[in-house]
Amino acid sequence: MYKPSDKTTWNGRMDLQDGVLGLRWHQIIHLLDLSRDVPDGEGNVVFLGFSCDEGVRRNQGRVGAAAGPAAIRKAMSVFADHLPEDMQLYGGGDVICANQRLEEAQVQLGKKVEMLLRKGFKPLVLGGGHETAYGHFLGIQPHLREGEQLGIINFDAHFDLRSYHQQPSSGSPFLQMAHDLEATGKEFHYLCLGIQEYGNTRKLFQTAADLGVDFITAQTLQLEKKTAHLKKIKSFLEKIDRVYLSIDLDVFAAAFAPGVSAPTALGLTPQDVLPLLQEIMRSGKVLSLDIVELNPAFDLDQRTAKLAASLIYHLIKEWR
Ligand SMILES: N=CN[C@@H](CCC(=O)O)C(=O)O
Ligand SMILES: [Mn+2]
Ligand SMILES: [Mn+2]
Repeated sequence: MYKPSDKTTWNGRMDLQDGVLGLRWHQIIHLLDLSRDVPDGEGNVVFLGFSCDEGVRRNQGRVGAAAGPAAIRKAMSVFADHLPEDMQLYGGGDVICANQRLEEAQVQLGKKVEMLLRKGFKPLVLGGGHETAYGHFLGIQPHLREGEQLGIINFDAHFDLRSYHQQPSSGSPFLQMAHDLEATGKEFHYLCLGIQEYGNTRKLFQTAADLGVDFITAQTLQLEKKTAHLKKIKSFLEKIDRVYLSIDLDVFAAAFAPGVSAPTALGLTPQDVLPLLQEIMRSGKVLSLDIVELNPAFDLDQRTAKLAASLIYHLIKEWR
């Protein structure tokens, strides 16, 4: 169910003749085995894979996202190192969903995230289908202090608020969170950015309305001024204390993100999304972050994997 990080998952081109000036991420990353005691995180980012697409299978989607973490790591491995000296990167290995045991894998992911937060790391979870989000949340929830309000921000073409009455899936994580928060007397603050009307039934819009979900459609994000969206994001950030940020790669147009379980023809461009993400990262409230739904089986020239990796590259620089 868990595989520690090892050198074979972080490798690539080397420019040895250039010494330290030629270093790339695979040469500077610290590899961790999260089944053993880990050092103090000191506010550094740790990558943790969730190799799972059982939620996608249950949600009638195209499976393949279990190979997502390895593909994002491969794309990140060759990044030139421009990190500030006081910033370290850690590879935390993968939690693996075996034999369709999604619920157990989500609990394992939650335990690892909870431990990393307790140790002072900034967890960056590499999905996996969007069922990654519920496991991730299981590790965030115990970390919230008394009275702290959690804001959940999801960049996604979909609400992922489906009923999980029969079984949880990649389509249900945010409804699961809403119910868990309610059970502990906490409010559900959920902002969804990039929603496609045609990708969400009336039932899903009704669930979103019943739960008081805030959202901006992809079309509104594209047509209206960025300042208005930033204002909405800022006012959401003002009413909460901590943020759990989730990025579903299907929020992007299929031209940029073909390698996802459910591609979006009229999705957003990376240029639409990056400034909004950067604003959120700069808030100082982001506790934990994931990037999900990469399906390398449908990717073209690693386009989607490279997009995921490039977003990570820019976001960790802004993560306060
Ligand atoms: N994470 C899943 N999201 C979508 C999938 C939609 C589709 O398969 O078309 C959902 O359940 O709504
Ligand atoms: Mn999703
Ligand atoms: Mn989606």
